[in-house]
Amino acid sequence: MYVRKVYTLVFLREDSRLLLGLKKRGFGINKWNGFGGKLEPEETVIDAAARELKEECCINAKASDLKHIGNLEFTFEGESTLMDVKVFTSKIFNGEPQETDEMRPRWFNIDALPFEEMWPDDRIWFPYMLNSKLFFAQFHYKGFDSILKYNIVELHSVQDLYKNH
Ligand SMILES: Nc1ncnc2c1[nH]c(=O)n2[C@H]1C[C@H](O)[C@@H](COP(=O)(O)OP(=O)(O)OP(=O)(O)O)O1
Repeated sequence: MYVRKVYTLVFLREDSRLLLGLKKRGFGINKWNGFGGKLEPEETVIDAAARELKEECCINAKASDLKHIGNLEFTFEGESTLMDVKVFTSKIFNGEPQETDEMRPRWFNIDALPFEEMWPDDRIWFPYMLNSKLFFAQFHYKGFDSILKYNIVELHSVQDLYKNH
């Protein structure tokens, strides 16, 4: 039995570019990723997604402009935590990305994403996100670098994102 912890993860898209941030501290340090984190008490997932985006790179996006595109579940050999990551994308936002204590933002062309410096699972599910396909994926890791097994499926409606568990 796993203890589920919910996280948010937001990616902003502008034409053929994707905004990533280099994590400067904590879990995932020195990896490029989207912007997100844990929920605060009583906070909804969508509000947490907008808040983390603002806190980590100073961009404002309305919760209603964030599109829920996928769910990721991460488990780790020998550990009881299940990380339940809700992935959002948006093309509608305000402001210029700015470096914060947590993240150094940078726009990347989607044909030149820095996968060598990202989580290993990203190569597997990014194609779904970049092609606007809804998805559900599960990854079982040994440590933080080695994927022992995974499963990924395309979903066909937003409602399916809420049927996984
Ligand atoms: N394997 C993998 N692939 C893609 N994205 C992620 C992972 N593991 C992850 O944790 N993530 C994402 C999920 C979250 O968006 C962040 C991790 O959040 P974290 O920085 O721990 O949460 P915060 O609430 O911001 O943390 P503190 O502010 O308390 O440091 O990475």
